[in-house]
Amino acid sequence: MTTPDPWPAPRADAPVDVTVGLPGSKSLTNRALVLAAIADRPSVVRRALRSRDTSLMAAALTALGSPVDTSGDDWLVSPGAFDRDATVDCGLAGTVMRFVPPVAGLSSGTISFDGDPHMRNRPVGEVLGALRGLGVAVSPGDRLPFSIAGAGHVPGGRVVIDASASSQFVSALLLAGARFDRGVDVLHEGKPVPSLPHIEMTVDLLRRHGVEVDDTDADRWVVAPGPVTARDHTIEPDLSNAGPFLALAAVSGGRVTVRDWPRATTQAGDALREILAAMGCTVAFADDGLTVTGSGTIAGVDLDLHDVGELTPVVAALCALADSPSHLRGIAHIRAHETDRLAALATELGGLGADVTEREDGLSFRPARLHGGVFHTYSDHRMAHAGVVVGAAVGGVLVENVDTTSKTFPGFAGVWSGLL
Ligand SMILES: O=C(O)C1=C[C@@H](OP(=O)(O)O)[C@@H](O)[C@H](O)C1
Ligand SMILES: C=C(OP(=O)(O)O)C(=O)O
Repeated sequence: MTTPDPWPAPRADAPVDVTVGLPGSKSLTNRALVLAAIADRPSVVRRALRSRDTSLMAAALTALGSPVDTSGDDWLVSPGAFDRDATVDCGLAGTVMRFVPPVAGLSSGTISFDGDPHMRNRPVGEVLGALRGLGVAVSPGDRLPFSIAGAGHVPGGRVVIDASASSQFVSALLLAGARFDRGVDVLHEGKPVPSLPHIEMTVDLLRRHGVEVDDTDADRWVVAPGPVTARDHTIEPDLSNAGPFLALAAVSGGRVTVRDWPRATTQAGDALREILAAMGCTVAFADDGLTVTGSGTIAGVDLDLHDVGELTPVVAALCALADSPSHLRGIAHIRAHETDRLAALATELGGLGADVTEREDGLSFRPARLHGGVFHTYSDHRMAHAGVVVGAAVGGVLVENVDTTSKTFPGFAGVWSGLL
Protein backbone atom coordinates (compact mmCIF):
# COMPACT_ATOMS: atom_id res chain seq x y z
CA MET A 1 0.00 0.00 0.00
CA THR A 2 1.40 3.41 -0.87
CA THR A 3 1.43 6.09 1.80
CA PRO A 4 0.26 9.54 0.64
CA ASP A 5 2.96 12.18 0.55
CA PRO A 6 2.72 14.42 2.47
CA TRP A 7 0.96 12.20 5.00
CA PRO A 8 -1.81 13.64 7.19
CA ALA A 9 -0.61 12.70 10.67
CA PRO A 10 -3.53 11.41 12.73
CA ARG A 11 -4.60 13.49 15.71
CA ALA A 12 -5.23 11.91 19.11
CA ASP A 13 -8.74 13.18 19.84
CA ALA A 14 -8.93 11.26 23.12
CA PRO A 15 -6.43 9.74 25.57
CA VAL A 16 -5.02 6.55 24.04
CA ASP A 17 -4.80 3.25 25.92
CA VAL A 18 -2.71 0.91 23.79
CA THR A 19 -0.03 -1.77 23.89
CA VAL A 20 2.49 -1.92 21.09
CA GLY A 21 5.20 -4.39 20.10
CA LEU A 22 8.18 -2.82 18.34
CA PRO A 23 10.70 -4.17 15.81
CA GLY A 24 14.23 -5.01 16.93
CA SER A 25 17.03 -2.58 17.72
CA LYS A 26 19.03 -1.24 14.80
CA SER A 27 22.16 -0.80 16.91
CA LEU A 28 22.00 -4.31 18.36
CA THR A 29 21.14 -5.95 15.03
CA ASN A 30 23.98 -4.32 13.11
CA ARG A 31 26.56 -5.05 15.80
CA ALA A 32 25.37 -8.67 16.08
CA LEU A 33 25.64 -9.04 12.29
CA VAL A 34 29.21 -7.66 12.16
CA LEU A 35 30.39 -9.87 15.00
CA ALA A 36 28.67 -12.93 13.52
CA ALA A 37 30.35 -12.28 10.16
CA ILE A 38 33.86 -12.31 11.67
CA ALA A 39 33.19 -15.10 14.19
CA ASP A 40 34.65 -18.61 14.26
CA ARG A 41 31.50 -20.44 13.07
CA PRO A 42 27.92 -19.74 11.91
CA SER A 43 25.34 -18.23 14.25
CA VAL A 44 21.80 -16.90 14.31
CA VAL A 45 20.52 -13.38 14.95
CA ARG A 46 16.97 -13.89 16.20
CA ARG A 47 14.27 -11.25 15.81
CA ALA A 48 16.69 -9.21 13.71
CA LEU A 49 15.37 -5.81 12.70
CA ARG A 50 14.35 -5.97 9.04
CA SER A 51 14.78 -2.38 7.82
CA ARG A 52 16.86 -0.40 5.36
CA ASP A 53 19.87 0.03 7.70
CA THR A 54 20.02 -3.64 8.66
CA SER A 55 19.36 -4.90 5.12
CA LEU A 56 22.25 -2.74 3.93
CA MET A 57 24.46 -4.25 6.63
CA ALA A 58 23.42 -7.79 5.69
CA ALA A 59 24.11 -7.02 2.01
CA ALA A 60 27.51 -5.51 2.82
CA LEU A 61 28.68 -8.52 4.85
CA THR A 62 27.32 -10.91 2.22
CA ALA A 63 29.22 -9.00 -0.49
CA LEU A 64 32.43 -9.22 1.54
CA GLY A 65 32.10 -13.01 1.77
CA SER A 66 30.04 -13.84 4.90
CA PRO A 67 26.54 -14.64 3.62
CA VAL A 68 23.63 -13.44 5.75
CA ASP A 69 20.43 -15.39 5.07
CA THR A 70 17.63 -12.91 5.77
CA SER A 71 14.79 -15.05 4.45
CA GLY A 72 13.21 -15.73 7.87
CA ASP A 73 12.77 -13.80 11.14
CA ASP A 74 16.00 -15.37 12.41
CA TRP A 75 18.97 -14.41 10.27
CA LEU A 76 21.67 -17.03 9.74
CA VAL A 77 25.18 -15.63 9.35
CA SER A 78 27.90 -17.89 7.88
CA PRO A 79 31.39 -16.44 8.28
CA GLY A 80 33.38 -16.96 5.09
CA ALA A 81 36.60 -15.96 3.39
CA PHE A 82 36.84 -12.25 2.67
CA ASP A 83 38.56 -12.96 -0.63
CA ARG A 84 36.76 -10.90 -3.28
CA ASP A 85 36.22 -7.41 -4.61
CA ALA A 86 32.92 -5.92 -3.48
CA THR A 87 30.87 -2.74 -3.42
CA VAL A 88 29.09 -1.56 -0.29
CA ASP A 89 26.04 0.71 -0.36
CA CYS A 90 25.96 2.58 2.96
CA GLY A 91 22.60 4.21 2.21
CA LEU A 92 22.18 6.68 5.06
CA ALA A 93 23.32 4.18 7.70
CA GLY A 94 26.12 5.48 9.92
CA THR A 95 26.63 1.96 11.26
CA VAL A 96 27.33 0.60 7.76
CA MET A 97 29.64 3.45 6.72
CA ARG A 98 31.65 3.28 9.98
CA PHE A 99 31.49 -0.41 11.04
CA VAL A 100 32.17 -2.11 7.69
CA PRO A 101 35.50 -0.46 6.64
CA PRO A 102 37.53 -2.09 9.46
CA VAL A 103 36.04 -5.45 8.41
CA ALA A 104 36.92 -4.67 4.78
CA GLY A 105 40.53 -4.21 5.93
CA LEU A 106 40.58 -7.95 6.72
CA SER A 107 39.61 -8.74 3.15
CA SER A 108 41.99 -9.59 0.33
CA GLY A 109 39.82 -7.77 -2.20
CA THR A 110 39.16 -4.14 -3.04
CA ILE A 111 36.01 -2.88 -1.36
CA SER A 112 34.34 0.28 -2.69
CA PHE A 113 31.96 2.28 -0.51
CA ASP A 114 29.31 4.87 -1.40
CA GLY A 115 25.86 5.85 -0.17
CA ASP A 116 22.97 8.28 -0.42
CA PRO A 117 23.88 11.83 -1.54
CA HIS A 118 23.71 13.16 2.05
CA MET A 119 25.96 10.33 3.26
CA ARG A 120 28.85 12.03 1.46
CA ASN A 121 28.53 14.82 4.06
CA ARG A 122 28.52 12.60 7.15
CA PRO A 123 31.93 12.27 8.86
CA VAL A 124 34.00 9.10 8.52
CA GLY A 125 37.53 10.53 8.14
CA GLU A 126 38.60 9.56 11.66
CA VAL A 127 37.84 5.90 10.92
CA LEU A 128 39.67 6.03 7.58
CA GLY A 129 42.66 7.82 9.12
CA ALA A 130 42.78 5.29 11.96
CA LEU A 131 42.71 2.40 9.50
CA ARG A 132 45.60 3.94 7.55
CA GLY A 133 47.52 4.21 10.84
CA LEU A 134 46.73 0.55 11.59
CA GLY A 135 48.22 -0.56 8.26
CA VAL A 136 45.23 -0.60 5.90
CA ALA A 137 45.41 0.80 2.33
CA VAL A 138 42.55 3.32 2.13
CA SER A 139 41.97 5.61 -0.86
CA PRO A 140 42.82 9.31 -0.29
CA GLY A 141 40.15 11.59 1.18
CA ASP A 142 37.98 11.65 4.27
CA ARG A 143 34.44 11.14 2.97
CA LEU A 144 32.42 8.80 0.81
CA PRO A 145 33.06 7.53 -1.80
CA PHE A 146 36.23 5.69 -0.74
CA SER A 147 37.78 2.28 -1.24
CA ILE A 148 39.84 -0.13 0.81
CA ALA A 149 42.42 -2.43 -0.76
CA GLY A 150 42.53 -5.20 1.80
CA ALA A 151 45.75 -7.17 2.29
CA GLY A 152 43.97 -10.13 3.92
CA HIS A 153 44.97 -9.00 7.40
CA VAL A 154 45.32 -5.79 9.46
CA PRO A 155 48.49 -5.25 11.53
CA GLY A 156 46.53 -3.23 14.14
CA GLY A 157 47.98 -1.67 17.30
CA ARG A 158 47.74 1.80 18.86
CA VAL A 159 45.72 4.60 17.30
CA VAL A 160 44.67 8.08 18.45
CA ILE A 161 41.39 9.48 17.12
CA ASP A 162 39.06 12.38 17.78
CA ALA A 163 35.66 10.74 18.31
CA SER A 164 33.86 13.91 19.39
CA ALA A 165 31.77 13.84 16.20
CA SER A 166 30.51 10.27 16.66
CA SER A 167 30.84 7.36 19.06
CA GLN A 168 30.56 5.11 16.03
CA PHE A 169 34.23 5.86 15.17
CA VAL A 170 35.26 4.05 18.35
CA SER A 171 32.72 1.23 18.02
CA ALA A 172 33.86 0.60 14.44
CA LEU A 173 37.49 0.01 15.43
CA LEU A 174 36.59 -2.09 18.47
CA LEU A 175 34.14 -4.39 16.65
CA ALA A 176 36.73 -5.75 14.21
CA GLY A 177 39.77 -5.09 16.43
CA ALA A 178 40.15 -8.59 17.88
CA ARG A 179 40.73 -9.86 14.35
CA PHE A 180 43.67 -7.47 13.81
CA ASP A 181 47.12 -9.09 14.23
CA ARG A 182 47.93 -7.00 17.32
CA GLY A 183 44.36 -6.17 18.32
CA VAL A 184 43.57 -2.49 18.68
CA ASP A 185 44.26 0.17 21.30
CA VAL A 186 42.06 3.22 20.68
CA LEU A 187 42.75 6.49 22.47
CA HIS A 188 40.31 9.40 22.08
CA GLU A 189 41.68 12.95 22.19
CA GLY A 190 39.30 15.86 21.77
CA LYS A 191 36.00 17.15 23.11
CA PRO A 192 33.93 14.53 24.98
CA VAL A 193 32.75 11.50 23.00
CA PRO A 194 28.96 11.56 22.49
CA SER A 195 26.57 8.61 22.78
CA LEU A 196 28.74 6.69 25.27
CA PRO A 197 26.03 4.05 25.91
CA HIS A 198 26.56 2.93 22.33
CA ILE A 199 30.25 2.24 23.05
CA GLU A 200 29.21 0.37 26.19
CA MET A 201 26.88 -1.70 23.98
CA THR A 202 29.84 -2.51 21.70
CA VAL A 203 32.08 -3.50 24.61
CA ASP A 204 29.31 -5.60 26.18
CA LEU A 205 28.70 -7.51 22.95
CA LEU A 206 32.41 -8.05 22.33
CA ARG A 207 32.78 -9.58 25.81
CA ARG A 208 29.80 -11.84 25.16
CA HIS A 209 31.69 -13.05 22.10
CA GLY A 210 34.71 -13.92 24.24
CA VAL A 211 36.74 -10.88 23.22
CA GLU A 212 38.94 -9.30 25.88
CA VAL A 213 38.32 -5.53 26.16
CA ASP A 214 40.02 -3.22 28.66
CA ASP A 215 38.02 -0.01 29.15
CA THR A 216 39.34 0.87 32.61
CA ASP A 217 40.82 4.20 31.53
CA ALA A 218 38.49 6.96 30.35
CA ASP A 219 38.67 7.59 26.61
CA ARG A 220 40.77 4.47 25.97
CA TRP A 221 39.65 1.05 24.78
CA VAL A 222 42.05 -1.87 24.30
CA VAL A 223 40.89 -4.96 22.42
CA ALA A 224 43.15 -8.01 22.67
CA PRO A 225 43.81 -10.01 19.50
CA GLY A 226 42.01 -13.33 19.28
CA PRO A 227 39.06 -15.17 17.82
CA VAL A 228 35.50 -13.85 17.97
CA THR A 229 33.52 -16.72 19.44
CA ALA A 230 30.23 -17.25 17.64
CA ARG A 231 27.05 -16.99 19.71
CA ASP A 232 23.39 -16.57 18.88
CA HIS A 233 21.60 -13.34 19.75
CA THR A 234 17.98 -12.44 20.36
CA ILE A 235 17.53 -8.78 19.52
CA GLU A 236 15.69 -6.53 22.00
CA PRO A 237 12.99 -4.14 20.74
CA ASP A 238 14.38 -0.80 19.55
CA LEU A 239 13.97 1.47 22.56
CA SER A 240 14.92 4.64 20.67
CA ASN A 241 12.12 3.91 18.22
CA ALA A 242 9.81 3.56 21.24
CA GLY A 243 10.19 7.34 21.58
CA PRO A 244 7.22 8.47 19.48
CA PHE A 245 4.97 5.76 20.93
CA LEU A 246 5.71 6.64 24.54
CA ALA A 247 5.42 10.33 23.64
CA LEU A 248 1.89 9.60 22.47
CA ALA A 249 0.96 8.87 26.09
CA ALA A 250 2.28 12.30 27.09
CA VAL A 251 0.59 14.10 24.19
CA SER A 252 -2.83 12.47 24.59
CA GLY A 253 -2.84 12.20 28.38
CA GLY A 254 -3.32 8.46 27.87
CA ARG A 255 -1.46 5.24 28.47
CA VAL A 256 1.01 3.41 26.21
CA THR A 257 2.71 0.11 26.96
CA VAL A 258 5.72 -0.99 24.93
CA ARG A 259 5.97 -4.76 25.09
CA ASP A 260 9.11 -6.64 26.15
CA TRP A 261 11.02 -3.60 27.45
CA PRO A 262 14.21 -5.14 28.87
CA ARG A 263 14.84 -4.62 32.61
CA ALA A 264 18.55 -4.29 31.88
CA THR A 265 19.93 -3.02 28.58
CA THR A 266 22.75 -1.05 27.01
CA GLN A 267 20.34 0.72 24.64
CA ALA A 268 20.37 4.52 24.81
CA GLY A 269 16.59 4.55 24.45
CA ASP A 270 16.24 3.27 28.01
CA ALA A 271 16.85 6.90 29.04
CA LEU A 272 13.32 7.65 27.84
CA ARG A 273 12.07 6.34 31.19
CA GLU A 274 13.82 9.14 33.04
CA ILE A 275 13.15 11.80 30.41
CA LEU A 276 9.39 11.16 30.26
CA ALA A 277 9.17 11.07 34.05
CA ALA A 278 10.89 14.49 34.12
CA MET A 279 8.26 15.71 31.64
CA GLY A 280 5.48 14.77 34.04
CA CYS A 281 4.57 11.24 32.94
CA THR A 282 4.23 8.23 35.20
CA VAL A 283 6.59 5.51 34.08
CA ALA A 284 6.36 1.96 35.39
CA PHE A 285 7.35 -1.55 34.43
CA ALA A 286 4.35 -3.82 33.91
CA ASP A 287 4.20 -7.60 33.41
CA ASP A 288 4.15 -7.20 29.64
CA GLY A 289 6.53 -4.25 29.22
CA LEU A 290 6.96 -0.60 30.11
CA THR A 291 3.90 1.60 30.65
CA VAL A 292 3.94 5.38 30.34
CA THR A 293 0.91 7.36 31.47
CA GLY A 294 0.54 11.00 30.51
CA SER A 295 -0.76 13.57 32.98
CA GLY A 296 -2.55 15.71 30.42
CA THR A 297 0.14 18.39 30.41
CA ILE A 298 3.79 18.23 29.42
CA ALA A 299 6.41 19.83 31.67
CA GLY A 300 9.39 21.55 30.06
CA VAL A 301 12.85 20.13 30.85
CA ASP A 302 16.47 21.21 31.01
CA LEU A 303 18.43 18.23 29.72
CA ASP A 304 21.92 17.39 28.52
CA LEU A 305 21.29 14.79 25.81
CA HIS A 306 24.97 14.31 24.91
CA ASP A 307 24.80 10.58 25.75
CA VAL A 308 21.49 9.97 24.03
CA GLY A 309 21.44 12.43 21.14
CA GLU A 310 19.35 10.19 18.91
CA LEU A 311 16.39 10.78 21.24
CA THR A 312 16.44 14.53 20.52
CA PRO A 313 13.82 14.78 17.74
CA VAL A 314 11.00 13.22 19.78
CA VAL A 315 12.04 15.00 22.98
CA ALA A 316 12.16 18.29 21.05
CA ALA A 317 8.63 17.69 19.74
CA LEU A 318 7.44 17.25 23.33
CA CYS A 319 9.33 20.38 24.44
CA ALA A 320 7.56 22.35 21.70
CA LEU A 321 4.23 21.20 23.18
CA ALA A 322 5.21 21.73 26.82
CA ASP A 323 3.65 24.32 29.09
CA SER A 324 6.97 25.56 30.51
CA PRO A 325 10.35 26.41 28.90
CA SER A 326 12.93 23.77 27.91
CA HIS A 327 16.62 23.63 27.11
CA LEU A 328 18.18 20.68 25.29
CA ARG A 329 21.99 20.83 25.47
CA GLY A 330 25.16 18.91 24.62
CA ILE A 331 24.02 17.82 21.17
CA ALA A 332 26.11 19.73 18.63
CA HIS A 333 27.11 16.34 17.17
CA ILE A 334 23.57 15.61 15.93
CA ARG A 335 24.14 18.22 13.22
CA ALA A 336 26.06 15.35 11.53
CA HIS A 337 23.27 12.79 11.86
CA GLU A 338 20.87 11.94 9.01
CA THR A 339 20.45 15.69 8.58
CA ASP A 340 21.50 18.71 10.64
CA ARG A 341 18.91 17.84 13.26
CA LEU A 342 19.23 21.07 15.24
CA ALA A 343 18.60 23.20 12.16
CA ALA A 344 15.87 20.87 10.86
CA LEU A 345 14.01 20.74 14.18
CA ALA A 346 14.23 24.51 14.66
CA THR A 347 12.91 25.11 11.13
CA GLU A 348 10.14 22.52 11.11
CA LEU A 349 8.87 22.90 14.68
CA GLY A 350 9.14 26.68 14.24
CA GLY A 351 7.11 26.35 11.03
CA LEU A 352 4.29 24.81 13.06
CA GLY A 353 4.34 27.74 15.50
CA ALA A 354 6.80 26.50 18.13
CA ASP A 355 8.81 29.19 19.93
CA VAL A 356 12.19 27.54 19.39
CA THR A 357 15.72 28.96 19.34
CA GLU A 358 18.55 27.06 17.66
CA ARG A 359 21.78 27.19 19.64
CA GLU A 360 25.25 25.99 18.72
CA ASP A 361 24.85 22.83 20.80
CA GLY A 362 21.12 22.54 21.36
CA LEU A 363 17.61 23.97 21.24
CA SER A 364 15.59 26.16 23.59
CA PHE A 365 11.79 26.32 23.71
CA ARG A 366 9.19 28.61 25.22
CA PRO A 367 5.53 27.63 25.43
CA ALA A 368 3.55 28.49 22.30
CA ARG A 369 0.35 27.44 20.55
CA LEU A 370 1.20 25.16 17.62
CA HIS A 371 -0.78 24.83 14.39
CA GLY A 372 -0.95 22.57 11.34
CA GLY A 373 1.26 22.72 8.26
CA VAL A 374 3.77 20.66 6.30
CA PHE A 375 6.57 19.11 8.39
CA HIS A 376 9.60 18.26 6.24
CA THR A 377 11.72 15.27 7.23
CA TYR A 378 14.98 15.68 5.24
CA SER A 379 15.12 11.88 4.73
CA ASP A 380 15.52 11.52 8.51
CA HIS A 381 13.45 8.80 10.18
CA ARG A 382 13.54 10.58 13.52
CA MET A 383 12.36 13.88 12.01
CA ALA A 384 9.29 11.93 10.88
CA HIS A 385 8.86 10.72 14.47
CA ALA A 386 8.93 14.32 15.69
CA GLY A 387 6.36 15.31 13.05
CA VAL A 388 3.84 12.63 13.98
CA VAL A 389 4.13 13.44 17.69
CA VAL A 390 3.22 17.08 17.02
CA GLY A 391 0.52 15.87 14.61
CA ALA A 392 -1.05 13.80 17.38
CA ALA A 393 -1.44 16.96 19.46
CA VAL A 394 -2.31 19.48 16.75
CA GLY A 395 -4.69 19.02 13.81
CA GLY A 396 -3.57 19.49 10.21
CA VAL A 397 0.08 18.38 10.37
CA LEU A 398 1.23 16.89 7.06
CA VAL A 399 4.43 14.86 7.36
CA GLU A 400 6.46 14.90 4.15
CA ASN A 401 8.06 11.54 3.20
CA VAL A 402 6.88 9.70 6.32
CA ASP A 403 8.17 6.50 4.69
CA THR A 404 11.71 7.65 5.42
CA THR A 405 11.01 5.84 8.72
CA SER A 406 11.84 2.61 6.83
CA LYS A 407 15.50 3.31 7.74
CA THR A 408 14.73 1.60 11.04
CA PHE A 409 10.97 0.85 11.04
CA PRO A 410 9.23 -0.18 7.81
CA GLY A 411 5.46 0.22 8.04
CA PHE A 412 5.76 2.85 10.77
CA ALA A 413 2.90 5.03 9.44
CA GLY A 414 0.50 2.07 9.39
CA VAL A 415 1.38 1.02 12.93
CA TRP A 416 1.09 4.62 14.14
CA SER A 417 -2.34 5.23 12.59
CA GLY A 418 -3.54 1.88 13.94
CA LEU A 419 -3.09 3.31 17.46
CA LEU A 420 -5.14 6.47 16.90
O1 LIG B 1 26.54 2.90 17.34
C1 LIG B 1 25.33 3.08 17.12
O2 LIG B 1 24.55 2.14 16.86
C2 LIG B 1 24.80 4.45 17.18
C3 LIG B 1 25.53 5.44 17.80
C4 LIG B 1 25.06 6.83 17.90
O3 LIG B 1 25.75 7.59 16.93
P1 LIG B 1 26.55 8.97 17.28
O4 LIG B 1 27.61 8.64 18.25
O5 LIG B 1 27.06 9.38 15.93
O6 LIG B 1 25.53 9.90 17.85
C5 LIG B 1 23.57 6.94 17.66
O7 LIG B 1 23.17 8.28 17.59
C6 LIG B 1 23.17 6.17 16.42
O8 LIG B 1 21.79 6.27 16.18
C7 LIG B 1 23.48 4.70 16.58
C1 LIG C 1 22.06 8.83 14.15
C2 LIG C 1 21.32 7.82 13.72
O1 LIG C 1 21.66 6.91 12.77
P1 LIG C 1 23.03 6.39 12.17
O2 LIG C 1 23.18 4.99 12.67
O3 LIG C 1 22.81 6.45 10.69
O4 LIG C 1 24.12 7.31 12.63
C3 LIG C 1 19.95 7.62 14.26
O5 LIG C 1 19.36 6.56 13.95
O6 LIG C 1 19.43 8.49 14.98
